[in-house]
Amino acid sequence: MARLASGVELPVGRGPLAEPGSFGAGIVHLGLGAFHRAHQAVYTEAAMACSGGDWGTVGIAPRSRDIVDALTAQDLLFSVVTLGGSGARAVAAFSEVLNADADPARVIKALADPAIKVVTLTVTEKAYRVDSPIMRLLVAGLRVRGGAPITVLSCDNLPSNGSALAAVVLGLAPELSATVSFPSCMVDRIVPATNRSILDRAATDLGMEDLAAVGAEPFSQWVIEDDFAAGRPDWEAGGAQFTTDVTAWEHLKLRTLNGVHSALAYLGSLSGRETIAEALQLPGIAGMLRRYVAQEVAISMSPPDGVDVVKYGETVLTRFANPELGHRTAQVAMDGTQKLPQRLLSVLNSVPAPQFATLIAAAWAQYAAGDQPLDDPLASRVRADLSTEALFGEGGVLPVPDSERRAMIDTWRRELAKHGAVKVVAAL
Ligand SMILES: NC(=O)c1ccc[n+]([C@@H]2O[C@H](COP(=O)([O-])OP(=O)(O)OC[C@H]3O[C@@H](n4cnc5c(N)ncnc54)[C@H](O)[C@@H]3O)[C@@H](O)[C@H]2O)c1
Ligand SMILES: O=P(O)(O)OC[C@@H](O)[C@@H](O)[C@H](O)[C@H](O)CO
Repeated sequence: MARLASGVELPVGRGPLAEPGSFGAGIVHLGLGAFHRAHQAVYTEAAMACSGGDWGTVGIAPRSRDIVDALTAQDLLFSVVTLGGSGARAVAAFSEVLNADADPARVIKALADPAIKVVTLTVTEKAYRVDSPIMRLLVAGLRVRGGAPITVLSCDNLPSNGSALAAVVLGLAPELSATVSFPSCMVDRIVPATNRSILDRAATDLGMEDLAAVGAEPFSQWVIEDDFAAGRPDWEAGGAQFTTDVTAWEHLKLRTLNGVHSALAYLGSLSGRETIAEALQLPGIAGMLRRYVAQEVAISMSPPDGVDVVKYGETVLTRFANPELGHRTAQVAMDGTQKLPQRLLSVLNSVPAPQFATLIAAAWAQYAAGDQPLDDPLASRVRADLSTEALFGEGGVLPVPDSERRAMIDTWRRELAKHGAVKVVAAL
């Protein structure tokens, strides 16, 4: 791939593709999924191209061997296909890739290497627990460093993701607080799971097959708290923004973009829509989501300086309408119990009489009660008792303490069950 990739058209201002092995490792990334390859890897490549530095990434796949085998077979190179934009772009950011299940000792060795200055993570919301094997492996590696400073940067869709990660890591190893920093960051780029069509487009653009290709929207954003214990890549070169406090950006993105995404996923699934873009075509839904953002999301937070939440919501709807994304409602719908607290309950439990947030919660509950498999770590608990009281009451998986709001959810559930989501949304 290194040879053939030189023929691939590169974005304006981008230099030639780096030769594999031309940079040393400075980052370990845990979670070698689609998002890392289309987001952080692209920023890191830009940083090295612009400012140099040994910031190659040791990519760790916690479970799957497939991505490790695919990258190894093609000189650790892969491509990002811009969906709804220019074609495939080859990326050189990895210096090594490993499978954690197969080789935990090598992962610990990589984490302990003093040349490694930053660990990044995209391991999904559900992995942020002290009993999670990947967290235990991270802590085992950090312990062997013998006090060499390092930054551990969560890039998962969690509020205060740095603090959430610190709580897990320091819960297992409090002594690491002296040497490890945990900045929070807001990450944004829509990266659907790779499918045959993305692989075909990559193959056409590259002139060869790329089994590690990912597809992503043209938009990309990364806002990071500048608290790095041992230096960092020049990620500004790729367009990253640095700040002292990312909270307002996280709230904006998680409640607006991700909240609306989940609304489309559940109402779309209940209406038989396969993709987010198709769900957005449902009569009345775009108007309903605009009112949700203006009347409920916007009043639940203080946005970053200079950002208008309603205008931000408009850009989100435009991005979701991109027909080339093919982002499946089922993918966005998974792990609802892990995602909805930060995306939805933060709004539902804080604003007065939340008409739309309660409808979205009801759509999740009806989806959970559906016939399809429920891809959620708490699926058996959810399905053991699907009543509104069990799901949203005290001790429920998605607590809504106010009984009036639970009653609103229950009313919406009955409406959805009686009329179906298409009619309920159209009548709003
Ligand atoms: N895809 C996007 O559009 C997007 C955008 C912004 C943020 N994110 C964040 O990135 C995360 C990953 O998204 P993705 O698109 O790469 O998904 P993916 O399915 O392609 O990859 C998920 C990665 O997480 C690992 N993983 C899953 N469950 C785990 C567990 N319990 N313990 C350890 N590792 C686990 C998998 O092995 C894989 O490496 C999301 O959950 C989200 O927090 C994704
Ligand atoms: O990646 P998840 O599973 O946390 O959530 C699914 C989508 O809402 C999410 O990936 C968005 O596409 C992304 O957050 C956009 O930046």
